[in-house]
Amino acid sequence: MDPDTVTAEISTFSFLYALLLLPFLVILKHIFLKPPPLPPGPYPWPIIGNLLQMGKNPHAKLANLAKLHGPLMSLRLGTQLMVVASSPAAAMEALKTHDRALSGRYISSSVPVKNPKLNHLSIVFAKDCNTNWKNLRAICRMELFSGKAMESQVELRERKVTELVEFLATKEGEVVKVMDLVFTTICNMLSNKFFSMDLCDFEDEGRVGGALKDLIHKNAEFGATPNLSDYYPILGGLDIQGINKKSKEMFERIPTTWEDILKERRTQRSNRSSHRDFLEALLEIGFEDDQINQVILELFSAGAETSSLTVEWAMAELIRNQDAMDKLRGELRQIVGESPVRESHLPHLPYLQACVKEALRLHPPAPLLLPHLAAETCQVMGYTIPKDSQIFVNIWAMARDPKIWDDPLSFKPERFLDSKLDFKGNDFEYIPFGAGRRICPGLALGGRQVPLILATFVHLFGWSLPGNMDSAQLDMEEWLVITLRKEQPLRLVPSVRK
Ligand code: HEM
Repeated sequence: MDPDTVTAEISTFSFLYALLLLPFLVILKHIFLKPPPLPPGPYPWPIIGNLLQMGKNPHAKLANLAKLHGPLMSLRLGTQLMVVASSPAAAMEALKTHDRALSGRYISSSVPVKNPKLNHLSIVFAKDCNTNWKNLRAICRMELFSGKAMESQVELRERKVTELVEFLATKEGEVVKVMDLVFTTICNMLSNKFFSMDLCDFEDEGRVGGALKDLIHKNAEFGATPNLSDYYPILGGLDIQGINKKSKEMFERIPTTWEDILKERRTQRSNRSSHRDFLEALLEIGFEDDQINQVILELFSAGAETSSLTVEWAMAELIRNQDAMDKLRGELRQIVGESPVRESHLPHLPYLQACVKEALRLHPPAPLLLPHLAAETCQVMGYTIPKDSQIFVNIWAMARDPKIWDDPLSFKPERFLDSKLDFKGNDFEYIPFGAGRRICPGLALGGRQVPLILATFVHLFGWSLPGNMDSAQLDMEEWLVITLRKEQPLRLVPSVRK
């Protein structure tokens, strides 16, 4: 037989064999190479899924559900799949092993992403870790958070704390709201670094300061409110809760908050003095107004409330735990003596650092971190996390887990004294600033301004609860709503310590 004919017959046979085998191969692939299932979770009801199981304090609800369903759990909120990591191992998988796939940002429909530029203007709302996001983080690191930048702001932070002390001295015997005082101080630390001026005032809300506080509070409130448009995109246009409309109005108000400063700076740039603040640095790079507005709003929003809440919680815990308060005062007396607390004292105050760490453990300002987004499908701990799932890490649940912490619900700063645990994103049982690519870029600043203000409060003032309220009435459970405890801020009465 002609060799060409033989070859042609063999090819035809092979083709026919392959054709016959194909269905078997497909069946085998389905049996043996089936993608792993979704992480376990509570039964999702038709249409609503697990929405009814969420409620007001989702971190607490999710902590309870994780006890039943395990450290990697999935829930369905309407059409949206949510995956929650609630153990150090699961957190490490999400934020380290699969950091690249899971470090997108889930953006609620209340954020007006219709602005197509937002993905390229924003750090917090950058949907992926794109080049602009990297550049923005690098600019912030260089101008604000590097060792050198932090050192150049020491005098500014200490000056703002001195003003806080002077104000508090005039309030002796009166009831003050701790959160408001700290918030004003931190806002002014930031606004001086950004614009070389105060934007907030302790007494008078002022035009800019009042509007800015309102903007920051609203920003957090919208972020924390579950939005039905996220779970049923089909309802997006209806905006049943009105959140999208209010949020859009809020974003439009941003420019008016500091537009005069920006306008003036642009017109007077040629005769600026040698003083270079953050705004000047952004103008030098050639940033447009909308870029400047977005980055500054995000830094105010992410930096002011988180740090103020941490000081407020630490003060509340110290009032309830007088032993810890006495120990902290003893340390301050010994190391700082009669003088005001300076940043140079901070590395020599281990008990103070332990109090801040313990406040951040029990009361992390972002108990579920910020929502991440799965940029691609990946397999984690034997389960599939589909692309576009919303990813949360429940650090609040981890902080209350008796398998991780001894006596987890008690405020015991001592637990950090002989421990190397730190919040820099390497110890996954303790990540109040997050970990991986999306770790908080303001960690170094937060880690300085919080202990400085707390130490000043404790060193220079005595504190009592108003009227005949006693510390047992500081009901911590009532305070679970971490963002914006407007209804129940901590009120205390200062007295100058002799
Ligand atoms: C006690 C103080 C603070 C705490 C506990 C804190 C915590 C956090 C957490 C948990 C995240 C989310 C991480 C994630 O997505 O996984 C975050 C993000 C962020 N924080 Fe902080 N933060 C604090 C202070 C600050 C300060 C002082 C600034 C700046 C002035 C700041 C700026 C930011 C920004 C811009 C992001 C978004 C990062 C990104 O998406 O890439 N934070 N922070």
